[in-house]
Amino acid sequence: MALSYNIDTPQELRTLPISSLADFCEELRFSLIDNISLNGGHFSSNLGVVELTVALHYVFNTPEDKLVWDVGHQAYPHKLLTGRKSLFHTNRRQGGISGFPCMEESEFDAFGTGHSSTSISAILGMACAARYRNELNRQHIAVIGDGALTAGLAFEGLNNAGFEKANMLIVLNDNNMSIDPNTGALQSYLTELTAGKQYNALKSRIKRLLLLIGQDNNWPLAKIRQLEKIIKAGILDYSNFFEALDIRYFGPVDGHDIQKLISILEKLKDIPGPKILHCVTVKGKGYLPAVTDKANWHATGKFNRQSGVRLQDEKQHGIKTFQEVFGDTLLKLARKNKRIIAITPAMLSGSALTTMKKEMPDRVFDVGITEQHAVTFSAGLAADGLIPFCTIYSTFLQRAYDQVIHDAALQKLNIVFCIDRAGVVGPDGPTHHGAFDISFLRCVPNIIGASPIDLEDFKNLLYTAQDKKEHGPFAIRYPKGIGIAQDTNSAFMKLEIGKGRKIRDGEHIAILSLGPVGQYAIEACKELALEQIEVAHYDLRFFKPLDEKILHQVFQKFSVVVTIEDGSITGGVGSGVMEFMVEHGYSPVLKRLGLPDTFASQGTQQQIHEQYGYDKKSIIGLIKKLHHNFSIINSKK
Ligand SMILES: Cc1ncc(C[n+]2csc(CCOP(=O)(O)OP(=O)(O)O)c2C)c(N)n1
Ligand SMILES: CC(=O)[C@@H](O)[C@H](O)COP(=O)(O)O
Ligand SMILES: [Mg+2]
Repeated sequence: MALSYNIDTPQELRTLPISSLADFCEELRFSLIDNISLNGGHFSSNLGVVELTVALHYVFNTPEDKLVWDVGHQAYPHKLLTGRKSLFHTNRRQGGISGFPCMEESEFDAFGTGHSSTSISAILGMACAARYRNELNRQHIAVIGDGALTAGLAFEGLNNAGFEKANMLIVLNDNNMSIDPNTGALQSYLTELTAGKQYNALKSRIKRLLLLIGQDNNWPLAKIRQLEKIIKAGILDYSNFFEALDIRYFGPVDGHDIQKLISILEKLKDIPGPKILHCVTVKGKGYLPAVTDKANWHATGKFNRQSGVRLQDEKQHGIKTFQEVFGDTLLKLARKNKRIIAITPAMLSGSALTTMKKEMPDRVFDVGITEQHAVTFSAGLAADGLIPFCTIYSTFLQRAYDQVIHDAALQKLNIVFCIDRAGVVGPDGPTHHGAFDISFLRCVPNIIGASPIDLEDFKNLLYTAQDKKEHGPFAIRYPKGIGIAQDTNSAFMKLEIGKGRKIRDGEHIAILSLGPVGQYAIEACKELALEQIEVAHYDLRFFKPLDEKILHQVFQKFSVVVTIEDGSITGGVGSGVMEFMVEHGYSPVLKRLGLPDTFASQGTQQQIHEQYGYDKKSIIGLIKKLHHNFSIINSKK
C-alpha cells in the first residue's frame, strides 16, 4: 500500500478533513501491521484502537488535554501519531522506545502504564488537580479495556469518580477479550448492554415522548430536560451500573466508525462531570489471522504478514520452556491429586494453563485481572482443604503483597505460588521485569521460597510443593522462556525443603547461585577450569529457608564468595547470604550479582543479564579478577 499521508503529530492530523480520516486509519493500520511483522510486539489490541486513537487526538487538544492509556499495550497508534514514527522500529528494543506509554519519553504520554487498571484513578487525580487549580477548560480522558475494567483498582477509581464529579471521560474499549476471552460477570453485563441496547432504546424513547408532550404544551427545553432527568433517575439510572455510580453512560457505539466517534466525542466535550463512552471494537481488526485467533495474536514475534506464519518459534527447535513444563507437570499432578486447583488472574495461555482448563474446566479458575482477589480466593480454597496453585507473574504479584502476607502466610495456608516471569522478562521492560519477588518474599514469615536451576528440578519442586506435610505457602519462581532440560520425563523426586546442592568443587572461590542463572555459572566454571581456575559452584535452590549447612561449609572453606540471582540484589538471596555471613562472624570477600538498585531497562533477557553483569561472560571476567587479586594477596603473605 502506498502511504499518502505524512502525519507525525496530532496538530498535523487535525488539518485533515473528517472525510479523509477513514482512509488515514486504513493507512495507519497498514503501517502497524507492517512494523510489528518486522519487529514483533503487542498486536491485536493496537489494530482494534486505530479509529479510537485517531478520533481522540482529532477531537481533543493533546497534549494539553490529558490522555491515559490503560495497560498501554494498545498505545502503538498513539505513539505513531505523537512524534515517534521515525523511532518506531526501535520499539521494545534495548535503547529504543518503550512498548508502553512513558512520561519520560513524550509529553503526549500523560501517565506511564504497563500494569493494568490504573487509568481511571490516574485520570481522576489529574481532573481533581485541574479543578483545584481552577483550570476548567482542560479535558481528561482514560481509555480502558473490558479486561482491565475487571480489576479492583478500576472499581475503586469508578467509585471515587462518581463521588468527586470531576471532569473526565472514560472510554471503555470493549472487544470482549482480555488476553484470553474475558471472564466474569462484568463481561456478561457489558455484552447485555451491547446486545440488548434496551437501556439506550428506552432512553431515547423517553426523550422523544417528552419532546412531543413538550411541543404540545409549549414547555421550554430546560423543563423537558429536567423532566427527562427525573424520569431517567427514577426508571433508568439505577438499572445502569455506571449511571448508578453517578457516571453518565453513553453508548454502545461502533468503535470503528470514525465519523460517528468524532461526532460523539465533540458532544461529550461539552458535558461536564464524569462520563463513560462504551465503544465496541474488534480485537485484531484488519488482520484476519488475528481476528480469528485473538489470544494467539495478543502479542507476537516477527511474522510473515502475507501468510501469518511466525518466524521465531522456539518450539520448532524442540526446546521446552518453563511454561510448557509447568503446564504439563501441573496437569499430571492434578490427575493424581484431586485436591489440586489452578488459579490465574487473566494469564491463562501465558501461564500454559489452557490444556488443563480444557481437560478439567472446573479445576482451573481464570478470575480476571484480579491479583489481589486471586490470592485471597486461593486462600479460601486452601482454608477449605484444597491445594491451590496460584499462578501469577512476578511483576503482577506485587499488587497482591498484602494478600500474600495477611491472607496466605499469616494463616499458614497451603498455597503454591507459581511465580512465572521471575527475573528479567526482556522487551516488556521495567514495568514487567520480575525483579523484586525474592526481596519481598524473603521477609515474610512462614513462606518457603525456591527457584529451579533446570526443568527437571522445576518439575520436582512442583511435585514437592503439593506433597509437603508442613503448613504454609510454597513459592516457586521461574523465568520466561526456555530452560535447560535434563530429563523431564523422569519419575518425580521429592526434594528436601531448604536444601541446596553442590554442583562442582573448587578452590578459594565459590559461586552460590539461585535459579536458572546457575546455568551461566556452570558454563563459566567449565571455561575457567580450562585456564586452571577451579571454582566451586553450589545451587542454593531455596531462597527461604537458606541451606545453612552449605553456607557454613562454604564460608569455612572459601575466602571469596560470589552470589548470583536473576532479581534485585537489594534484599535478594545474596543479601540473605550476607546476613548469614555477618551473623556467624565470617569475613570473606563477598560479591553479589543480580539487578542493581535501579529499574532495569528493556532488551532481550541475554542483553539485560549482560548489561548488569551476570551473564556467563561477565561472571568469567569477575572471577578472573577476583582470582588475580586473591593470588596477589596470598603471594604477599
Ligand atoms: C496488573 C496486571 N495484570 C495482568 C496484566 C497482563 N495483561 C496485559 S493486557 C491484558 C488484557 C487486557 O485486556 P483489555 O483491557 O480488555 O485490553 P485488550 O487487550 O482487549 O485491548 C492483561 C491481562 C497486566 N498488564 N497488568
Ligand atoms: C501487556 C501485558 O502485560 C502482557 O501482554 C504481557 O506483555 C504479557 O507478557 P508475556 O508475553 O510474557 O505473556
Ligand atoms: Mg479487551
